[in-house]
Amino acid sequence: MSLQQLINELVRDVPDYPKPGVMFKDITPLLADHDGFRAVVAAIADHAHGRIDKVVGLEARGFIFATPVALALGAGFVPVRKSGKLPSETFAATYDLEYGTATIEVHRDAFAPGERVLIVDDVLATGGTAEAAVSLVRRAGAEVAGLSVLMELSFLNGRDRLKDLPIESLVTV
Ligand SMILES: O=P(O)(O)OC[C@H]1O[C@H](OP(=O)(O)OP(=O)(O)O)[C@H](O)[C@@H]1O
Ligand SMILES: Nc1ncnc2[nH]cnc12
Repeated sequence: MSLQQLINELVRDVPDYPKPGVMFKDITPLLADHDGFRAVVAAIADHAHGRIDKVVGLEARGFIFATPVALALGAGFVPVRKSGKLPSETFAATYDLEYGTATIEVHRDAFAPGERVLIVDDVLATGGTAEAAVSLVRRAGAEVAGLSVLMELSFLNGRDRLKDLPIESLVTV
C-alpha cells in the first residue's frame, strides 16, 4: 500500500465538526497506528530540503508531528502556541481559519538570526494558520525554509496565500 493510501485509510472524516459544513480530518486513528505514524514522520523528514536548524510545530496537532521530525533531522523544536501560553516575551499574530479565528505566538528569542526553519502541521486548509506562523518566524529573525503538512485541503486554496514558500503535503484532497 502506498503512503497516500495508508494516510487516506487512517485519517477519519467526521462531517459537520466542529460546525455544520466542515468535513473534519481526524488524525487520531493514524496516531494510534505505529507503522502509519512512523511512516508519516519519516516522509516529512525525508522531504526537508537543505539544512534545517529548527522545526516549528503549530499547537496542538502540529506538535505531534513536528517533535519527532525535529529529532529525525537533528534540529531543535520550537513551539508556536495559542495566545497566553508562552511565558516569556512573544510576537503574536491573529488570523482566520476554516472554522474560527485565533491568535498564535512565538517567543521573541526562539531563533538565532538567520536560522533555517521548517514549519510542520497536520492540515493545511485555508492557510490562515500557516501564513500567521510564517510571519511570526520571520519577525523573530529566522528564515522559513518550507512548510510540511500531512494533508492539504486543496479546495480551500491555502497554497495561494503562501506564495514563494516551498510546501510539501503527503496527501492532497
Ligand atoms: O489552514 P487553516 O484554515 O488555518 O487550518 C489549519 C489549522 O487548523 C487546525 O488547527 P486548530 O486551530 O483547529 O488547532 P488544534 O491543532 O489545537 O486542534 C490544524 O491543526 C491547522 O493548524
Ligand atoms: N477540515 C479540517 N479538518 C481538520 N483540521 C482542520 N483545520 C482546518 N480545517 C480542518
